[in-house]
Amino acid sequence: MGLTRNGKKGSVRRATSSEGFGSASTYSNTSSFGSLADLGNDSSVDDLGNISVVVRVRPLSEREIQRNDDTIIQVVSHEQIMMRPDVKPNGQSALSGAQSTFNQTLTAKTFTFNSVFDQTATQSEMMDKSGVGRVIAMAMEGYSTTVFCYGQTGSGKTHTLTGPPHLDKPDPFSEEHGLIYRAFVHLFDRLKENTKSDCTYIIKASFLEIYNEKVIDLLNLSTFKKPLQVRWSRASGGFYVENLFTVECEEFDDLLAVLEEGMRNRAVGSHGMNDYSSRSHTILTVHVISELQASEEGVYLSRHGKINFVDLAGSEMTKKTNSQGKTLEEANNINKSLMVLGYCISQLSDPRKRNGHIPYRDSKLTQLLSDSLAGNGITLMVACVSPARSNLSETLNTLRYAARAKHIRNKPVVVMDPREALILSLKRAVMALQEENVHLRNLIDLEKSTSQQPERPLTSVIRSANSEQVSLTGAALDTPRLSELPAHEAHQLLHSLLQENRALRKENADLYSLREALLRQQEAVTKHNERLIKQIEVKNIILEFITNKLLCNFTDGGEQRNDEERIQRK
Ligand SMILES: Nc1ncnc2c1ncn2[C@@H]1O[C@H](COP(=O)(O)OP(=O)(O)OP(=O)(O)O)[C@@H](O)[C@H]1O
Repeated sequence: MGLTRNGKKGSVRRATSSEGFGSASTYSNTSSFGSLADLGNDSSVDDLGNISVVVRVRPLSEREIQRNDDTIIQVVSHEQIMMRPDVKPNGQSALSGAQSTFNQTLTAKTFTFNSVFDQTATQSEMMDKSGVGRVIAMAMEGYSTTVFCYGQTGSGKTHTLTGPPHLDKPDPFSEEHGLIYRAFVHLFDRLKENTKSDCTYIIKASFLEIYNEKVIDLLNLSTFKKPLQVRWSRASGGFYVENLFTVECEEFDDLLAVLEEGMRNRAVGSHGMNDYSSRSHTILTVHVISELQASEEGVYLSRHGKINFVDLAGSEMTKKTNSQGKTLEEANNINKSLMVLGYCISQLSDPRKRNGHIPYRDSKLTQLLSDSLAGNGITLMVACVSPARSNLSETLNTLRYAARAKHIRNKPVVVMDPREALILSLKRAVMALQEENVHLRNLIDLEKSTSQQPERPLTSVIRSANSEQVSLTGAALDTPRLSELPAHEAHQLLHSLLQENRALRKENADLYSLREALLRQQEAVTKHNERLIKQIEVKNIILEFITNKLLCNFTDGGEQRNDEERIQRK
């Protein structure tokens, strides 16, 4: 690819492997708090669903340290996080003297997630333990996947996804690279491992932002003036962005160029809580299209997986961020779209409401995330929080949303329409062949019984083959919908059907030749019979002639004897 904009090629550099990304070290827990007994519990341990939720706690910022802000977050285990606003660093109770209305906010709370990362977690630990590897593997299998970062402004979302702001000209071996860069490295490593298989992959990427409810293509500057439209596709049953520029990426560098170009063009501003605050939501989509040769006859299966990397703008209390003018308008739009997102998440997490109306259309963000939240995808939510007491209510809100998101249940499917169609057509062909097979065998049995010929070796061979053959199709027809089958099972089914189809075709061809042979034999026997009948007829005629002759002779002889007797008597 040559990604160009304004005649310039995107700045690219090469990183061929995951060198420099060391293996993860162990988690560490800060245990500056007292006993864990008698704590409120907002969520329970849940089985790993299609939406997994991890939490990352960033370190206290310079501003927070200067303000003497204290830490109210404790990572209890790899899966549990606890808020202890009721205890001050000196061990005193924060409740003493506090107004009773605040007491509820000040009680300790524990939350359980798929993973929890404390302030010391490195970028490489995030990559290795958050589940991004699973997301990439699923995208390569053909699933639609999403990694999105959620949290208040300044909580570390952009840091987690792309790294710190000064990583504009990234060193390929920097420890500070975020999940996106590491995911690219991981993806290309996996693709290289796959070069020996029959599967070929095509990688494409697009990068958009939602700024003040307008969709802008970060790889196409003209859309800054003329934003893109979000449309509903009846065919795919989801929302899509019309005319979004999608770049084919043959190499790692091409994908990196897309990331760098988009990061340069996205809206960033400064406010009281973050010097490099994202003023828009961004969605970087990596499409992983795979083609697998399914049969020697040149049948190809294509699967369309994708990974959406979503960097949400952070919710902000405009009083705290001192937002004014343009920044205030941005903050209002950000808060509004996040409110709609929060509402959709809470509806979807409630089993009584998830099948009702979900207001995706109330914001561009929820329209474009609808598939990740409730559709057929697999989603990893990274909730980012600040450990500071001054951000108590924002952190509590984030953890509550994250806990709700964990209860959402969706149904992942491989996007494989052409394959499904192929499987169905193969099943139909197998059924037709089986019917033909039964019909042929009946015909042969009939012919055999009429010709009364001894069973020939070919018949017995086919007989034994038939009795040993197990029909896969019959079983397959009873299976649940193909779309519900895991990819590898669908693959197996397809291969079995192809095999069974080939075996049936061969068997039917053998049956046809056997039938031909039997017909020929029958014809020969009939001809032979006809010849015999003719011979018998000829012999009958001769016999009749001889008999007549004999009779005549006998009659003539009798008359002669009578005459002689008469003469003798005379
Ligand atoms: N885990 C971390 N380790 C070190 N520094 C961090 C970490 N997380 C965030 N930071 C720093 O905190 C600051 C704010 O982080 P970042 O810009 O990623 O927040 P954000 O959630 O994306 O904010 P916004 O919503 O305003 O865009 C940055 O300077 C970032 O480098």
